[in-house]
Amino acid sequence: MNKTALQTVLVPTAAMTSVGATQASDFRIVLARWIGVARLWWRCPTEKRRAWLYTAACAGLSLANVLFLLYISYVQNAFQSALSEKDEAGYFKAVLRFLGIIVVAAPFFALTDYVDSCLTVAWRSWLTQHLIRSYFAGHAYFKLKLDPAAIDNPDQRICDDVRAYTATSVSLSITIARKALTCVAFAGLLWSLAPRLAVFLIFYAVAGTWVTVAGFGRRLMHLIYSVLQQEADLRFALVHVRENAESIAFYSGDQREAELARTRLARVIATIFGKVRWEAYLSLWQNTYVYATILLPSLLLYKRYFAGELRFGDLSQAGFAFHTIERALSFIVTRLSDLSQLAAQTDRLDALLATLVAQAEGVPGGVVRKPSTDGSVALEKLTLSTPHGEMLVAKDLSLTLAPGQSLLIVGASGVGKTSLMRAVAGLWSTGSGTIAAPTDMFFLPQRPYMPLGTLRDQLTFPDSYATTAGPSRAAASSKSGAAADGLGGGSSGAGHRRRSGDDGDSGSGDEERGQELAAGGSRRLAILRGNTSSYRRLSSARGEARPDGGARGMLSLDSGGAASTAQDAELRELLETVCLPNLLARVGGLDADADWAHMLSLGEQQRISLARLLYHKPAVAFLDEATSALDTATERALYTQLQQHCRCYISIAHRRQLAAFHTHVLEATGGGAWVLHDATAYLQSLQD
Ligand SMILES: Nc1ncnc2c1ncn2[C@@H]1O[C@H](COP(=O)(O)OP(=O)(O)OP(=O)(O)O)[C@@H](O)[C@H]1O
Repeated sequence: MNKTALQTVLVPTAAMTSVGATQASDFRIVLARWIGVARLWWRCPTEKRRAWLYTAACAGLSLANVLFLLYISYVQNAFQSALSEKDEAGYFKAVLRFLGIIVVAAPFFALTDYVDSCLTVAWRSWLTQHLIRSYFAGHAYFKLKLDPAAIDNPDQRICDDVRAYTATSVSLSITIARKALTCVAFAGLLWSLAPRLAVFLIFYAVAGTWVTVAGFGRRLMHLIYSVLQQEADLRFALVHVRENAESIAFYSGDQREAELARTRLARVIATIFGKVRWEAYLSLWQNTYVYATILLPSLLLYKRYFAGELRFGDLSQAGFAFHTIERALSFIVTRLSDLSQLAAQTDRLDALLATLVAQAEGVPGGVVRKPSTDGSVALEKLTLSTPHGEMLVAKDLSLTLAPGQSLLIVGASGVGKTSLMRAVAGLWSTGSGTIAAPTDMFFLPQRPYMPLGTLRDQLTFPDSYATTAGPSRAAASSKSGAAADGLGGGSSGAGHRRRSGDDGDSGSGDEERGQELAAGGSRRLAILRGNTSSYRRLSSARGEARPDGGARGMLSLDSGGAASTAQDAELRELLETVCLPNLLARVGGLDADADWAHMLSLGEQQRISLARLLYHKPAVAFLDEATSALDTATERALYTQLQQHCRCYISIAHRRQLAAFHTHVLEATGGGAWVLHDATAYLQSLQD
């Protein structure tokens, strides 16, 4: 998705000027924000027809609902009047009409609920996908982390807040619409029976609403906001432990991590207790308000009834109309908790959208990146700082690396070697100058990344799911891709290179992959092979059930006819190239599925990453301490392969002897200064 398009669909509201978690304290602002977030779906070119169709269906059914209710009140009047007047024929006539209502009403109400639910699910699906696209567009997920104060727990906002926001919005909107129609429908009836009662009711509802909003509204909204934030913080602490389980266990950090989780839990509970206390006060007020109205109709009408001006049925129908309108007008009084919840969720989603817009706009006047036409990497007068300008990484640095050349970046720890790579990748842009580089680049970051999936996925990442395996996967992916297209269109354009050359729509590829992974992998048949017994024991010891019938951990999977594909042969060969000849046999095949980040040693993960690089054959490769965990012999073997397969590469390393595998060396001397050496001369100087 290009930047302008992203901005067009993302900007939720004109009122949205502040970025970050503000406390929604003004109902007008909250309403403007709610409309801003909601209208994204109703204005989306590919979705608006569906959105409006659902809306029209819900509105039509709501209107029919109210007319039903009005009709029922007349039947009830006839029913009760017949009873009080001992009119047997009238009584049975009313009973028959009631039975008729039941026959029509049951399917009608079921249909109403069904359409309401469909609207909720369709809206949630689109909004979640829209946020996911924006979250992955232009590495926004990474940039959000650069300023943790800007937005907390975006994942919770995308999953939980969207779910609750759409469900509560639909339910409250439909309720408000029905209540408004009810007011109109019953106002004439009540006015014709008891005008004084109608006037009194309006004053009563206005006063009750004012007391509720002024006394409870802001405080509850603030408490609900805090609960959402603190619950997300607690969940994040536990996820963090899961992600770093081994390190914590080595440190025996159990106690400290448990304390942190307990502290966060205590904070959530304290806030929840505060919320519960205020909800109890609110409930006390609501009950007083509601019960006070029970006697009112009869108190105001009893004289006319005893004077014979009204029949018993009229009295009861006036009471019914009074209570129906009173419930409609007291909507804010009785649903304040839901409204406060919705306000807090609206605020969180609005802030996330605003931050994503800010990310898409980028920082004006930063480092300029442009594609190079001749395959070279050229830095021109590059001045680079850390994102908030605390440290100068490079000052007026200029250099050109042509195809066929290679560069080793060396320097003290923390001097800014990785930062330079971040700038070339477009992750950092604080500063000035120009970076020209081919679009076909591949980066191996310092910490190897092992995606969720099979061994094949590790080797082909970030290829789309459909291109990495046999026909069943491709079919499933194209199905889910079609579903995704139907739900929103567009793509994030995250920009990862694809070996198959389909990098024009990487966003939808991510969607396909996400949906396919979510489908639980039922497409594959798990056959445990004999040589994977240790992993099998591990899996069964964990005893975690998987949706595809297997167990989490190491699995060997039969890939059917795909076993003999050219890709399989290539991947097997690559594993040998990176000195992992036994891995396939050990894990049980390319389609073995495991928690690779925890199952493989750091050196093995680095070798897998190198195989990934060789598989993609990029024009330029960047390796950030990509062989730091390997022994010298393996490192040298891998660099020899790199020299043969990659025309241009840039490495960062602390082992200066690696200069032997490069044509040039760039040395950081501190304070933003860099010195360029010829590699042979540099090696010579090391020996002197
Ligand atoms: N997101 C960030 N915000 C602010 N400063 C950062 C950020 N990331 C890194 N830094 C700082 O920028 C400096 C350069 O970091 P960088 O990762 O480039 O160092 P390096 O030379 O690669 O170090 P090492 O050899 O230890 O990997 C460090 O002082 C680091 O603390």
